[in-house]
Amino acid sequence: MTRSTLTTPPPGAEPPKTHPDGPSAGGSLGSHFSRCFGCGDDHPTGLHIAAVTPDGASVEAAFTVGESHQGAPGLAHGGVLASAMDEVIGMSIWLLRKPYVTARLETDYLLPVPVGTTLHLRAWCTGIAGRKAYLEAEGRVGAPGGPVAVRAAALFIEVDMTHFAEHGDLAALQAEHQDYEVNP
Ligand SMILES: CCCCCCCCCCCCCC(=O)SCCNC(=O)CCNC(=O)[C@H](O)C(C)(C)COP(=O)(O)OP(=O)(O)OC[C@H]1O[C@@H](n2cnc3c(N)ncnc32)[C@H](O)[C@@H]1OP(=O)(O)O
Repeated sequence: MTRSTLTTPPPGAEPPKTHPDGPSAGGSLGSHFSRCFGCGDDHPTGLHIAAVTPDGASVEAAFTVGESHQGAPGLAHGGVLASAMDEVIGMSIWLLRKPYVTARLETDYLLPVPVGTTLHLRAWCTGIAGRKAYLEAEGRVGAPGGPVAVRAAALFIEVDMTHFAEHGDLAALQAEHQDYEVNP
């Protein structure tokens, strides 16, 4: 991975501490919002990514590139592939059960990805330093051990729930996250 210093854990970064309420090894993560472009069941042209965690710390998912995900004819759009990386990375940090947002996402495109390809995605955290989480992801063609087509490194920043309430759709947030107390 060609990653910058901004997405490389600094000396002293700690390994992530998974939350007891997160899924245990082998469990599925579910969608965080039904209309999310990355994971929402109700998004008509979204990626519909459904992830599992093999070990309680990283996530795995499969995403099949569809007609609505094209850039060049017959090939996946690079922004869509970056979205898939962002989504699985977002899912992997959600294992900590703390809200984080993407601050920086670096993506390497190694192979063209034709429509109809199933990408096997994996994401994991490489370190936590204060509010900063350092994460990586990869997408492999055809099988979990297939050739790597796309790689990403990211910096996510921890926010509190008021971030979503103040900047987003509070009613939609409350409808799907009744377990969170939001005081905008
Ligand atoms: C829905 C409810 C719950 C579910 C949640 C599940 C989510 C799943 C979602 C799945 C979808 C996937 C997820 C999505 O798609 S999330 C959607 C895309 N992301 C966003 O919309 C985020 C927009 N940005 C912001 O809101 C603010 O800029 C944030 C909150 C990130 C920071 O503003 P804030 O005012 O809070 O903090 P700060 O500015 O003091 O910065 C703090 C530190 O961070 C460093 N820094 C900041 N930016 C960068 C940068 N770009 N590169 C390098 N470093 C950066 C900064 O230098 C400082 O470092 P230091 O000086 O302390 O050393």
